[in-house]
Amino acid sequence: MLAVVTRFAVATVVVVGLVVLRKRKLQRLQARIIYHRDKDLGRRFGLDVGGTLGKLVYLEKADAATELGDVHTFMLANTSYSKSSMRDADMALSLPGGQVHFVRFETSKLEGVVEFVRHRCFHRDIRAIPCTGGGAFKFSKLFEDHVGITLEKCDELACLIQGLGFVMRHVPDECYTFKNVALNHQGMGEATKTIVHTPTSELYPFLLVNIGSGVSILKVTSATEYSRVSGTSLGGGTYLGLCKLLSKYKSFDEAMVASIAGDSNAVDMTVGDIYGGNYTQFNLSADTLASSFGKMGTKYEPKSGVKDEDVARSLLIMITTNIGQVAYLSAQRSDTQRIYFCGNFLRQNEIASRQLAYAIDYWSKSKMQAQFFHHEGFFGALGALLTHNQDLL
Ligand SMILES: Nc1ncnc2c1ncn2[C@@H]1O[C@H](COP(=O)(O)OP(=O)(O)O)[C@@H](O)[C@H]1O
Ligand SMILES: CC(C)(COP(=O)(O)O)[C@@H](O)C(=O)NCCC(=O)O
Repeated sequence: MLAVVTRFAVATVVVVGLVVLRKRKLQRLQARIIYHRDKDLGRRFGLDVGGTLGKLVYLEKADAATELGDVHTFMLANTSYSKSSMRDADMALSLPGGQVHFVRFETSKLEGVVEFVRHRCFHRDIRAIPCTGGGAFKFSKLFEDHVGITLEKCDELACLIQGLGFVMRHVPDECYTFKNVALNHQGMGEATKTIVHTPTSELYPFLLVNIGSGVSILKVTSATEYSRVSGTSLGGGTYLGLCKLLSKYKSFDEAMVASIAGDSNAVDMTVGDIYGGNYTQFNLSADTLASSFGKMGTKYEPKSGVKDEDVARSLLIMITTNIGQVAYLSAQRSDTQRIYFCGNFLRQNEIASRQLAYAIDYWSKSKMQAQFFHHEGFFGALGALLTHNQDLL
């Protein structure tokens, strides 16, 4: 009898124990789901991983600033861990729903960034991140395997348009142009940088030229309608690649500084070099660029008397002049008067934007205008962020 009672008691304890344990496990599971739902920080990010640069934007909500404390730490640590110039603190946007921050890193360092996220365990709060650009495809396995984060693929041109529209609506002084484009072919002159406000009723259609590693050219007909009308493989990647190949400069920022001091006439052939003066019959003045790098072809020892900064300047003018001409021809073909230029090639690159403004004015005989943006390189990442933050729209 005692044995039966004992067995019954033990069985009861075991069953009750199992029920309690199961309940606790369920509670833990529920808590975990709620924790993740509340702390799914991935929805606060937008990522754009291109051929050369990764762009990350993140939203710091006004009502939940503390929750993002870790992520702020990550951003600060991560940006100093790559390069100080990668942080665009001054570009942060203050919106009614919170602050949007911008960070840039080299795509070649992406594995390091993933390792950093894993090391610091930030991935525990992030299940998925909306991501655009080729890297959304190329690196999705890397993110899954190393940190269990899913990259939600978003189309890069759709994100570009979405981000561009957002900035045009919410940032009053975002667009600028150069008035009185009295430049010469070297991008020198007195043209004044001027903020432009275009009413939405006059905005469409326009041409959007995105100068990233390569160049995509879109005709935009409304806030959501666009088509890709052209492209060229001679873009920002070409400039950076040739600079690294032909000069001592190892980074875009170094090349930018050097190109300010450089003299492209040491390298390029002008109409004057060929004609000894103007080519009056076709209204080509002596200082018109006739052949980029042309002088180098005529020298036995091309590098003698040429400085690295001249090479950097000449490359900049060569790439920009070509993009300007392709953009002009595309605008003509697409029947658009205004051409917007974006992409990180134009980041802190006033020589290039002035040169583009000049090229569009020159080719169109002042009928078309080039415009630029202060957040030129972040539209794709912003568009990705907006996929989960429609309330910001
Ligand atoms: N810090 C930088 N490092 C490398 N390239 C830069 C940097 N800043 C600007 N660039 C320029 O921006 C280009 C990449 O532009 P981006 O719009 O980010 O294109 P992608 O999405 O193809 O990477 C580079 O090819 C280079 O010309
Ligand atoms: C393939 C790309 C859309 C990728 O975008 P990116 O990373 O260069 O910003 C772009 O490089 C491009 O449009 N290249 C030119 C391709 C063409 O000849 O049309």
